[in-house]
Amino acid sequence: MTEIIDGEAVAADVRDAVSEEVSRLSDAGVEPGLATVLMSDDPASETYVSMKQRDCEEVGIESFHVEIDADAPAEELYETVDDLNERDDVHGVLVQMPVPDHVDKRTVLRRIAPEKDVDGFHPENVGRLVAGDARFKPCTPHGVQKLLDAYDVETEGADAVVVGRSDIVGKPMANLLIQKSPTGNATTTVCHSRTEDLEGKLADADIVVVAAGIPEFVDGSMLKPGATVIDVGINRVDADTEKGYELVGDVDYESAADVAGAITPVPGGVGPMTRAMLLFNTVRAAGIQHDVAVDLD
Ligand SMILES: NC(=O)C1=CN([C@@H]2O[C@H](COP(=O)(O)OP(=O)(O)OC[C@H]3O[C@@H](n4cnc5c(N)ncnc54)[C@H](OP(=O)(O)O)[C@@H]3O)[C@@H](O)[C@H]2O)C=CC1
Ligand SMILES: Nc1nc(=O)c2c([nH]1)NC[C@@H]1CN(c3ccc(C(=O)N[C@@H](CCC(=O)O)C(=O)O)cc3)C=[N+]21
Repeated sequence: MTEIIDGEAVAADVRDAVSEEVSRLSDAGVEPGLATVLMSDDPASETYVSMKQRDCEEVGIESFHVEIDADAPAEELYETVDDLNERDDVHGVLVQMPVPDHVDKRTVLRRIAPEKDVDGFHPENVGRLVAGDARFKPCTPHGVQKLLDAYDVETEGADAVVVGRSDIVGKPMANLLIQKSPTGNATTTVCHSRTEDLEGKLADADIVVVAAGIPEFVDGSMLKPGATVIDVGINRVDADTEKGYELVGDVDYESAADVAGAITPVPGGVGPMTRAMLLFNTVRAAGIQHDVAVDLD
């Protein structure tokens, strides 16, 4: 029987743990706060940001939101980040990606104070992750790691394939999988658009994480029977639904579920975990900034 990995359920557990730590911080006089910044008219980005605000409310994190016109000068975004870095009531700063083309993404990521960088995208935090001394693990890979742990998927000694090498998913995912720790220790192959023999790599993989941004890119015929399949992809494809689209992953769910040992659905798989780990990082950030111990790992 294929196990369906329930991201909503695991995310709810993470939120419960976060809520408890929010109360403890509050007892110590600290009210954790997260600021989201949106510089985009993209409807998907708007949806994600409003979901993040709702999540904050649920666990008792104060949320602040700044919206910047997509055609405003880049300086406006940089200065907004500077202001949020200065505020004592803001412990985490997240600039929703992608930013418009006239904004330099690297400048944005470097401008966020590393101790408020709850996405974990600042070079200092990337460096710490790679060095095995992570402060903020990037939310999506961290969420995947939690899912694997919650479902007792053995990473130690496993052959893992990550499809995609983006800075926000593929690269940090591979880094976590190779880490010398019980939740790592996988032998990890990272595939991308120049990979010659993706099928050959996938055929041997015990754990497959797909983050390619291509709807239903990986199907069941490419998988090793019993493999654990983590579908990070979220694609809006036109469909005759109320919203005019439906969400599909980067994995062809039907055929993959026939072959896999365990699989994440879309929606309800990795997405809710990404949001839960953002709350987790925000509480950690508040703890670090106020020197209060936070019991989350
Ligand atoms: N569930 C969640 O919480 C999140 C979901 N997402 C979703 O995950 C997906 C990936 O996001 P992201 O990492 O930001 O995407 P990017 O577009 O930044 O990266 C896609 C990666 O896939 C690789 N790729 C593209 N085509 C192929 C191919 N034919 N074979 C192998 N690899 C290929 C690219 O290779 P190359 O580097 O050579 O171009 C690139 O490394 C998207 O669907 C996104 O919406 C993203 C973040 C969070
Ligand atoms: N600075 C930054 N940090 C990010 O973490 C970040 C980002 N920019 N830009 C875009 C990607 C994408 N991302 C998602 C988060 C949650 C869901 C999510 O909750 N998905 C729900 C469904 C959502 C829906 O209904 O549309 C699910 O899969 O069940 C999806 C995608 C975070 N990202």
